[in-house]
Amino acid sequence: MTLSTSTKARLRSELRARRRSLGAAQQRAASEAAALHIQQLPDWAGLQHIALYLAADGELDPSAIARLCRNSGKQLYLPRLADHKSLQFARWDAGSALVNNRYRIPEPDEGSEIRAAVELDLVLLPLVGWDRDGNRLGMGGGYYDRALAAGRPRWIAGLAHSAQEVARLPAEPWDIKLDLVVTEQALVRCKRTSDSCQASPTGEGGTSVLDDDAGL
Ligand SMILES: Nc1nc2c(c(=O)[nH]1)N(C=O)[C@@H](CNc1ccc(C(=O)N[C@@H](CCC(=O)O)C(=O)O)cc1)CN2
Ligand SMILES: Nc1ncnc2c1ncn2[C@@H]1O[C@H](COP(=O)(O)OP(=O)(O)OP(=O)(O)O)[C@@H](O)[C@H]1O
Repeated sequence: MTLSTSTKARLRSELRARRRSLGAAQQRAASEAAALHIQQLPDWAGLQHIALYLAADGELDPSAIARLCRNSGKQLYLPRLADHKSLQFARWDAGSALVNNRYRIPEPDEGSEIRAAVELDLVLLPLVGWDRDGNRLGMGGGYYDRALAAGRPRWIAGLAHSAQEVARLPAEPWDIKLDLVVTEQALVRCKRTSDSCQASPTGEGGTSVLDDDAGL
């Protein structure tokens, strides 16, 4: 299935408006709740190198996850815009110097240590929209798709409000599928239809990661 460019743009704009409409208290609560849910990953304690992002535009704020990670000695990385509309994952220590990129999102400055996606244990992506088959809608630049095309980290997880879920997103050939989505409500294990997992006939998708022992 494919969506026309204008249909995709409309969907993106509607979902962005939806996440921007959430209030500050709701955003804070969502951030804390997501930090609880992410610890349900069965190998959470062993995940050491984790990329996340600095929230903008109503995105689910990973700052409670960042705090949790720092408190348990995990190493954090932020996306940094790279050539050819790709991203690098740059080390983010407490107190690292950050500079605004062209979208006015702060990122680690030049000279910060870079780690390839395959060397990361978990990449948390900001989502505009998501479905339970692991399809995602991003900001439309293809940045994460390019950055993750060279090799997958152990886990690719979307972070998004439950209000950003859509029944079914089209899978484009270049799209990188999500293993998981973490929302304020749950940790959802995605059914990766193109990777041999079957979509459920009812169209209902993911299960709680704790209910699913396959591949974990
Ligand atoms: N928090 C966060 N950091 C991120 C991303 C993201 O989606 N969220 N990215 C994920 O790729 C990368 C940056 N990509 C982005 C792509 C488009 C826009 C954006 O706001 N576009 C505006 C136009 C802004 C302009 O041109 O000045 C828009 O579409 O309205 C922002 C970031 C890296 N860092
Ligand atoms: N691996 C890739 N190599 C070259 N071009 C790519 C690649 N991945 C995506 N693109 C291009 O990027 C453009 C944007 O893709 P798409 O609309 O799927 O963005 P998105 O997934 O919403 O954004 P993002 O990945 O930044 O969150 C498309 O025109 C697509 O052709």
